[in-house]
Amino acid sequence: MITGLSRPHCDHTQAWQLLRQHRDGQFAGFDLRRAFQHEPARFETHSQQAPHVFADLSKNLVDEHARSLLLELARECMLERHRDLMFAGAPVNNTEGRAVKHWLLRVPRGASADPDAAEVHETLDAMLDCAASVRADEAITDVVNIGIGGSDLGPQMAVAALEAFAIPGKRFHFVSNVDGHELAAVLRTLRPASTLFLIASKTFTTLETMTNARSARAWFEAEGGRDVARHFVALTTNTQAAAEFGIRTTFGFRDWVGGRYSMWSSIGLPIAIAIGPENFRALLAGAHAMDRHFATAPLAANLPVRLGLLDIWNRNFLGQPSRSIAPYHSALRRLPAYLQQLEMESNGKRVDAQGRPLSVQTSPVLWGEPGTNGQHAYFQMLHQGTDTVPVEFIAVRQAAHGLPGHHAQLLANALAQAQALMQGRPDAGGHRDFPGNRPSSFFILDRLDPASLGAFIAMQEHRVFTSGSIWGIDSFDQWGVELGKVLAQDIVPRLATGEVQGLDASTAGLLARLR
Ligand SMILES: O=P(O)(O)OC[C@H]1O[C@](O)(CO)[C@@H](O)[C@@H]1O
Repeated sequence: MITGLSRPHCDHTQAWQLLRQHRDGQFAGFDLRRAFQHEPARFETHSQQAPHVFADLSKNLVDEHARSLLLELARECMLERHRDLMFAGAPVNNTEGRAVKHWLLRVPRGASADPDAAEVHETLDAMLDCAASVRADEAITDVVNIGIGGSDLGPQMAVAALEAFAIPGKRFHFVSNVDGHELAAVLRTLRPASTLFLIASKTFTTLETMTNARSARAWFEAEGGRDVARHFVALTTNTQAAAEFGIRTTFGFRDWVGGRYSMWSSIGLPIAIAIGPENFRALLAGAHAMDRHFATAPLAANLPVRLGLLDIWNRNFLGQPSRSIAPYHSALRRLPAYLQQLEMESNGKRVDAQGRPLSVQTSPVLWGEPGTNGQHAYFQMLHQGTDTVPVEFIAVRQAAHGLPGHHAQLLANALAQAQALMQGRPDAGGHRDFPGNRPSSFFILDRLDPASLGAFIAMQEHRVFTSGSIWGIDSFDQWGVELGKVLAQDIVPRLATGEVQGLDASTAGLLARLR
């Protein structure tokens, strides 16, 4: 039950049964090559233009009938009602009793009656003023973001993606791991007087971040740094803990922003410093345009909905365990890691929102690397391996560089890989045989700019909402990360003392070798 909304388990619906029957009946033996021959308008019917993003889904192993049954499934599972509850500020994150309002961070000033809208804009203005003054401060050459998970992956992904818009003369570093090698390597390149540390943590309690923040402050003071208050800024919901740490400048946000949905909040400060206030607002505007599309477009022409339903089909009816992300743009190098957290932390659940076991499979494994690099590493498996893995190609029409020849090669490779996966190539010799009929989706952005990146990421968020909603899970909690954290705290003192009592034989044996 979500705030009075009682929804059926997806596999108890009539649409689910019909989808099964269809898969085992008329759909069995589906072949993409034949589908294109028989459906002259397949490209048009299976593609969708949404704000800033064009998606061709026609090379997926899906037919019109499955598509209409999936839409029926969405209706039976009350997807629209659930979506509307999120946009109405209802506590759809029911296991934590929280609203889910990252979309509010992108609503233009004056366009929302939500009670938190005014505060959102106050914080945004203050955060962007700070970004502007750091940009203008030539003494600051290095910005170090210390955060992990959602307090790292979004800003890191976006700063890389928008490197063509980044202010010259400043370097951006992202330190996330508690592994001191990472922080030490960054600190070696810095001077306290020219460094700004951003301590990014929704909770301001995360072990990795607090350990790194304390070490950064100790280094700052030991190296003769003066004025911690000027060189450390906190981005957090826990303003009290930030003050106790000795930080005077804090940009807050509310607990209705999930960590993996937080790059639009003050957690986005490194992005705003890199690309400037105006571009940051364009990022928000692009995401807002996608929010409106998701909130208002009919299900059949709603890109995040179409993607989420295709994910259900691939996972639950075709049994595909993973999805490969292939951004054909080196600036999108952190996108696979970002999407991993978004999808797998949101939908990697085995019980429904009420804690009852699910009898369907949920989040696929996401993985990938920028093209064309992946082609020379694991694409062999995609073309000729035993598993079917849907690949998501992301191509950008206009390059941000002027080197002749490169971009045409890049785009040609993206198109050719999708083509090769689908077409295959028969060969009597066996080893050279490409079976083809392998699925892919193809996304096109006109330019990799703040607005299109914002729209593309918001599309991914809402797609995850869609599949999570059909599965009936709470996509906004992450209880699965807790146990390991607790056990690590039990092990830390044992590494010093060697005490192994109460440990299993494997952990005890490994601990003895690691001391
Ligand atoms: O921003 P925080 O509170 O430091 O949390 C960092 C990350 O840790 C997690 O809670 C998982 O451990 C993520 O959900 C979150 O993005």
